[in-house]
Amino acid sequence: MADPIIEAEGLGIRFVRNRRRQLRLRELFIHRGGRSASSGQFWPLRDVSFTVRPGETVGVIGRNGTGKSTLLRLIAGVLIPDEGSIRVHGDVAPLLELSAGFSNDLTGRENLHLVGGLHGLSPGYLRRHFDDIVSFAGEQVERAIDTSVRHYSSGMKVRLGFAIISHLPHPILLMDEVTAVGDAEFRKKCYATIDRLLGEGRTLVLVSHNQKDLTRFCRRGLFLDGGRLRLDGTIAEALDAYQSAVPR
Ligand SMILES: Nc1ncnc2c1ncn2[C@@H]1O[C@H](COP(=O)(O)OP(=O)(O)OP(=O)(O)O)[C@@H](O)[C@H]1O
Repeated sequence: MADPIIEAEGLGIRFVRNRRRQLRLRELFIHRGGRSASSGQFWPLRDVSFTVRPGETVGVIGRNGTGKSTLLRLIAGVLIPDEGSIRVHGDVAPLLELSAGFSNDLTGRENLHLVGGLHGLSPGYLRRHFDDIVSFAGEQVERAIDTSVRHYSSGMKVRLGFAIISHLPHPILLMDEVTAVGDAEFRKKCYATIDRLLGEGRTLVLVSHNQKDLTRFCRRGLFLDGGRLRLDGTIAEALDAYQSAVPR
């Protein structure tokens, strides 16, 4: 069996909730019932261990706020764990926040080179694939490729972002609700692209609330609840566990 491409061991991260109000003066002096300097800290994800082998397709399932996106961001290396470890043996194509990294003052063309470069693509690779990427992003983006992205609709930015990231040759794909954004035509392109990338043997970790997407693309499922990994099994088992846990 091939060595794991992703290894999480006792993985945990701690966040601090945003304070919505200024502390009142007397609260600064009075410590009440354990609400001390650590007040507001919580673990959105804790004690999570699993491995993924090359070519596996893994769906991450759970209610809102149970740490699914946090897990993807830890795999992507955008977040650093406070406990345990996450080891990733290969480059990651993060289809997460698709317009992340775009600079509003630059044109679509300039952003393509900027974001592609940030993901490690060489200027030569980007020049060779430029037409493909832009035509994939669709007619509207093609027409506006020399316009500042400030004037793009959010859908146009997402299309360009998806076009760039899905052209990365990286072996690991991370996707967070990608098929939930964009119109029907964009979704069709997304599905065809994901099928093609999986056909090439890429490894997928997909976060989605869409059962059809999860069963279509994933064979394995991780069910998270309250930041803990409750089940690591087939996608059908993970969906069953999720459905049994959801109050009716
Ligand atoms: N940067 C942050 N600082 C503080 N809390 C955060 C931060 N990012 C996320 N959270 C909180 O961490 C918890 C887990 O968030 P996360 O986005 O991982 O959940 P999720 O399972 O992906 O949810 P959803 O299904 O709604 O997308 C939530 O309570 C969220 O409010």
